[in-house]
Amino acid sequence: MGNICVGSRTSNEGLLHSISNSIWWTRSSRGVVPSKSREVVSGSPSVRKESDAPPPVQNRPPEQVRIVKEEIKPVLPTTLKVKFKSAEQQKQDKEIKSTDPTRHMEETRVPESTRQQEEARPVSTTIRKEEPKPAQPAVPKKPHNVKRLSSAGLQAESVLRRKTGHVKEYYTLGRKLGHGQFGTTFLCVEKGTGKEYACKTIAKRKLLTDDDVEDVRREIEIMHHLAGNPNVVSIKGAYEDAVSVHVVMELCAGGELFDRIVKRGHYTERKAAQLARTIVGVIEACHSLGVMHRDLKPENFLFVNEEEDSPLNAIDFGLSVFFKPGEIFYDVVGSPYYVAPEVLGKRYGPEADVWSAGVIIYILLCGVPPFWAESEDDIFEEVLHGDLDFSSDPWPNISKSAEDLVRKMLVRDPRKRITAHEVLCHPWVQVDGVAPDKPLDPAVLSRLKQFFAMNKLKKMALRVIAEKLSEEEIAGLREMFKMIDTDSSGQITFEELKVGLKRFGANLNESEIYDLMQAADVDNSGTIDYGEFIAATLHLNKVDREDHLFAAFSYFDKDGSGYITQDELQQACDEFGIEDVRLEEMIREVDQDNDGRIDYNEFVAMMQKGNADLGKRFQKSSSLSIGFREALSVC
Ligand SMILES: Nc1ncnc2c1ncn2[C@@H]1O[C@H](COP(=O)(O)OP(=O)(O)OP(=O)(O)O)[C@@H](O)[C@H]1O
Ligand SMILES: [Ca+2]
Ligand SMILES: [Ca+2]
Ligand SMILES: [Ca+2]
Repeated sequence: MGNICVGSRTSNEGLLHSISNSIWWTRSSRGVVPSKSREVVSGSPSVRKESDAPPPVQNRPPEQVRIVKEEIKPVLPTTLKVKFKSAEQQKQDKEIKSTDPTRHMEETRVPESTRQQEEARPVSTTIRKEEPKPAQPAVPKKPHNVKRLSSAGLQAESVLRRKTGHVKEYYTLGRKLGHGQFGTTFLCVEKGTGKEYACKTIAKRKLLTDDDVEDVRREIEIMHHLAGNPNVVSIKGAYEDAVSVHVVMELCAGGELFDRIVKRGHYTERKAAQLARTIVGVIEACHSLGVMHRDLKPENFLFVNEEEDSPLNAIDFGLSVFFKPGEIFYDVVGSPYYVAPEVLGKRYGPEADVWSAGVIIYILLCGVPPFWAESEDDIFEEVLHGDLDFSSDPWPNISKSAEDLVRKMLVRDPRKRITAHEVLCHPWVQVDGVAPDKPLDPAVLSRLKQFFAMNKLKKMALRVIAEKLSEEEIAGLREMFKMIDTDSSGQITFEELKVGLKRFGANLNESEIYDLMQAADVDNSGTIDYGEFIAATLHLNKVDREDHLFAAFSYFDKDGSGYITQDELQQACDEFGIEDVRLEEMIREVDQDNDGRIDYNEFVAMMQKGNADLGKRFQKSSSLSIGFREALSVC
């Protein structure tokens, strides 16, 4: 992603040296650079070598060169992505014996994509996909078809594994907004509402391997899983036709964070702290949902609008993965300047995201990357062993507090690195000195708490809605279910829930866990089955969809009279295996006009009511068992 965003790609290699007030990226003199900056650049070393290499800021040209500001568009060296062989593949790769990660990267480097070849790249580029060896030798007669045959995306029955309508039935596609390695993003307008969205169209022929297909699937699943976070681009829907997959999402019309940094040179501390809060907030939220981003960089954050104080959204989850607490990852993915040292060491977990955010914050503050070099290998060397420069301009004018935070984020030992939550508590990042009181609950826990406080009708309705959701919408929750259901019995027992929540970092006593268990176990079977789990941990933004609400209402309103009556509710409770129901009470809670039955408006009001704050109530009550027993005893 982000490949098209950065103005002229005039340089064939090397990094852009100087542009605006304080972004001074070095670049080789091969590029078309206005003479003034070129003079300066030519004096700087073209390739930095290990310890004798000066940090990039020291290469900054003197004042007068700043006039190149308007003349050169920067080529921030951030468009490179690497993805290397998995540990298993590596083991099989007998000839590779080197323990030097950068060397391995070199060896596993794959050819550049066509587009990357078309465009001049700032440094040698490694792409995230391994080019598969063609399955069959090309048949010369019909090259067109041969290409198709070799693409896993086209071979796949269906990338989304479900039939969808055609995107053009629902949306009018407009101008191109940008493109990345796999996708081209278009403006699109929803036919029914006239609302604008962004549609990322991924050509299936570009999905060469099964892994590529799986990556697209997972990207969509993760977008659904993170839905509801205000700083994550929200997915509207996914469509598939014979040639492409289309992901319709919220339009972010304000451009990339990358471009704004470039335009300004660097941010003020105040503004940088605000952005840092958003970026690290996204990381904390991802981690609480069991997702590691793995490719955090300024091009992967888009502003929603052109305004100075526009909200900022994370967009590209193409390299993100689900992780279990404690799980170790071995595959090297990311973008060179932002990649954490332990990723290069092929042994890492979610802490790597905090490192990348540390790199972003460093850049926000001073305009240059902390680990800098002209070749990829040298960048990796810097990431692994380079010193941090906090002495060159503008660092002497940056607060010690900002420096302190960046240092703590760029600690090489991931175990000693500050966590996302600790970053949010750091005085430099806090709003008016106020820290968030406690780490974000693991999503499973906060959603269970929210579910706890719902009445049984709402719980049943959520179950009905859960069953209507597509596989990709609930894939993230399925992953979480699998993590907690350790013996894969399909049922979460009390013990499993206890251990699972603890692994996710929750600190609850037995009776609290018991309450959550009871709340989710709608049929009182003593365990939480998959359906119960999904209903209980569903993000409530899924509930807001009219079609879902109507389907759920219709489920209860068996005779289609427009009202849910006591009899009908009894029938639904029977179907859900819910016994000892106090039907009258259940209806009374929702029945605003006191006619003893529930109409559609009352039903919708119940579904939407308190979705935002029920969970908080649970958190605030010191003795939650008391405050919420009432809620539980509704039925
Ligand atoms: N929601 C959006 N609103 C506006 N523009 C967008 C949106 N999503 C993506 N874009 C534009 O499309 C470009 C490509 O998107 P994205 O990075 O997701 O594609 P990609 O093919 O996955 O890229 P990559 O090469 O990193 O894999 C972005 O750089 C951005 O300019
Ligand atoms: Ca159960
Ligand atoms: Ca009815
Ligand atoms: Ca009523």
